Amino acid sequence: MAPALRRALAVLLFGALCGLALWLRDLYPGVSGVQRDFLRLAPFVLGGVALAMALWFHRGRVALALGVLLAAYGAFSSLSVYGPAATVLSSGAALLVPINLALLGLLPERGLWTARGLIRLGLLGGQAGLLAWAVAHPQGALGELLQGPWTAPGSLPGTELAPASLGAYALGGVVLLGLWLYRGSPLDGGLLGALTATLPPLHTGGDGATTVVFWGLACLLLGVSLVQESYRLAFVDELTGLPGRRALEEQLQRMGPGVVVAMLDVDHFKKFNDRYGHQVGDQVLRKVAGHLSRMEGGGRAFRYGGEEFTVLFPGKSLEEAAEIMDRVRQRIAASGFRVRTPARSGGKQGPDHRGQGGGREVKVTVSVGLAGRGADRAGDVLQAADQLLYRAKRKGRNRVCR
Ligand SMILES: Nc1nc2c(ncn2[C@@H]2O[C@H](COP(=O)(O)OP(=O)(O)OP(=O)(O)O)[C@@H](O)[C@H]2O)c(=O)[nH]1
Repeated sequence: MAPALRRALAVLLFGALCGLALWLRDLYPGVSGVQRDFLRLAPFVLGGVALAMALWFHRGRVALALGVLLAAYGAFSSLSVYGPAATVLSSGAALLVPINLALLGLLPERGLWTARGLIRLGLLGGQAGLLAWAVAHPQGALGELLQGPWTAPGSLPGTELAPASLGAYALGGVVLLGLWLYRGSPLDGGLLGALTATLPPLHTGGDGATTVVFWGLACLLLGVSLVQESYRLAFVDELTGLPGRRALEEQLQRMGPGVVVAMLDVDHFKKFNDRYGHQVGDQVLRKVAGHLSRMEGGGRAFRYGGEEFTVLFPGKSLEEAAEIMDRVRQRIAASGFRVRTPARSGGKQGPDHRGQGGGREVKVTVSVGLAGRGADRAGDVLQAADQLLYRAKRKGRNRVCR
């Protein structure tokens, strides 16, 4: 699925879940007291399940984000009496939630039970401790600060959000939106969705129904993004962004032996790697993958492994697929590849030729084996295409053999 379409679907899903949340919020006043007590637990249950999943999948950032959400929900749902302590608690939580969610979006994944993960956990625990101290001493310096006109709710017309919290939400929203658009990771989308979902209860001043429903939605969104991320890790190749081998095998099972299959291999890739370094080799793979993902004629490209790619052509004849693949081959050979200078490519060069080739235009070519129809099993078509690929190599490379 194209990234733009995936993002559009995610926005639609988010809109539908917000609509559902509003509908549930309107039902809330009609439920009995016992049912309400039960519903108040829903965000803890949803967040707890998502937290267990995050720990199971070693997603430290999501685990910490869920910890932030659950602690903040605990704080907001415990606010029953108004007074200085309640103001300090809600002002502090309304500032810390957007700041921490944005920071967790920016930080690289390091797990939770690692030195860095534990440092992050410690810093969040420290924030919670500081806020608890300010709540216990609302007349202290921090308590007074959190009750000031910039931080306390109710100082802006039309909203219960304080100016500082509004600013933190705007900044956090821009950061997470930028990350989501740039990286396209479901976890960035989940953090952005969670941040957005926590806005309505803060804006309305946290009536019971809005608090329960939207904090529950925030936890749910992080849980869904975890499932999506796990799917992506299993099926999408990290380096090239193309679907990986597991996705190819599933597609082949579904399509059966009638499908035309192309196996493509970058020529002399080892020499290229040895000469310019592994990082430049990776750039070459990304470039070839870029050509394959923009391919006309309905060809679906996969990274088979290493420097090999597979393209499936459902519904195409061998002749049609051969024409398409030959055009792709020519485009790759004609486009050339500019080896970036060591500074731009990160400076990690091949062991024997450090720094060679900076800014130089080099030629990248590919060989292709193409087979289809006539085999008994889809796996046989793949094998036949692989043999034809080696024929293309033997015949001198930079060609399509079928
Ligand atoms: N940079 C980079 N190199 C990789 C990756 N996966 C495999 N390789 C390298 O790809 C090279 C494959 O080399 P060979 O299979 O010998 O083939 P070749 O040099 O492409 O030569 P021909 O196929 O005969 O044209 C090896 O050096 C691997 O280390 C990767 O993800 N990134």
